[in-house]
Amino acid sequence: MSVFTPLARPELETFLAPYGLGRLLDFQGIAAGSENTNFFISLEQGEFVLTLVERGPVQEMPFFIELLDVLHDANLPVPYALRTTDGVALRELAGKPALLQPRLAGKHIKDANAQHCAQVGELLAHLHLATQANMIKRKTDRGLDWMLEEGTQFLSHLNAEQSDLLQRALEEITQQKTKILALPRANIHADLFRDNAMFEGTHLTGLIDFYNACSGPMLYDVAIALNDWCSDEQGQLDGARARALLGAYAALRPFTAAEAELWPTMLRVACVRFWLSRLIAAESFAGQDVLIHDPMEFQLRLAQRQKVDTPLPFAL
Ligand SMILES: Nc1ncnc2c1ncn2[C@@H]1O[C@H](COP(=O)(O)OP(=O)(O)O)[C@@H](O)[C@H]1O
Ligand SMILES: N[C@@H](CCOP(=O)(O)O)C(=O)O
Repeated sequence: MSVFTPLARPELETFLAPYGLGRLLDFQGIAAGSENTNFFISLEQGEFVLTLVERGPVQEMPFFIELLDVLHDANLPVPYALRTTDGVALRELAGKPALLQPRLAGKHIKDANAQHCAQVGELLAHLHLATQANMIKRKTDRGLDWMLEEGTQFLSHLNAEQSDLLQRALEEITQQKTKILALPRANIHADLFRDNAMFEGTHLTGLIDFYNACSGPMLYDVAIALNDWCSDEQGQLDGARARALLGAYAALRPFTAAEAELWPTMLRVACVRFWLSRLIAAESFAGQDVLIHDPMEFQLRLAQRQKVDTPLPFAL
């Protein structure tokens, strides 16, 4: 399980007191998640999630706090950093940056249908529209240059079939990089997988885990989401789910001609991003008690995306 930093009740009580939310009733480490330590926290005044930031861009916490405030103010269903009675959002616990957020209702779904996908498309468009005009700049640490650098290094760790597939994708990224970076931008979630959305039945109750969020091409966010929400076991896109997600998104933010042209490329780029991060995690955390996602899933998806039969809904 991924509780990297266990906590004892007395230190938690001391940490939670300045929020003025009543006594600590219960707390529980959350096994899901692979980056940070999370706890469900029951206080007299409600249910919360405590996050201790373990890895990644710790110095950029103010960006995440500001972005979630913007999205919360736009009435989007996202967690956000609660303030202590003195107005402090970012705190420290056990030597780690720590945030307390409201706990969103619902649970993750494994088997998505077209109705789930339509809601994901709709919420993703709202997220982009809420930030497009006043985007908060943050360069991702897993962008195209990272893919080219890490991917090139990883080629020698792969078998012939895998390295051909990756090599071809890296060449495409090199060729299309300028065009990709010129696509319309906003703040993007950049990790909208099924395990980062909460549902009650078919109602989407919220998005979590914004620690990959950045400024970037909106189409990249759509491709990341679609690759997870609309793929079958063999990595193939399910047409009905894909059309539902894309149609709901485009109804709020129509795609541009440049986005339609780069769509198949973007689906492949989004596969490379997660294939590589999973390969790296599998090597770095081998044998440790950390949740590791299967890299093969993205190898299959990338292989299937060599041909894309679901075009972007785009009207001239
Ligand atoms: N605000 C929240 N409301 C409800 N559940 C949450 C919230 N934040 C995290 N969780 C739960 O904690 C789990 C791990 O959180 P996540 O942010 O995905 O961790 P990680 O950054 O380590 O991948 C989620 O799968 C979800 O069940
Ligand atoms: N959703 C991702 C995990 C998060 O990506 P990371 O780069 O922050 O580790 C996946 O399923 O691989």
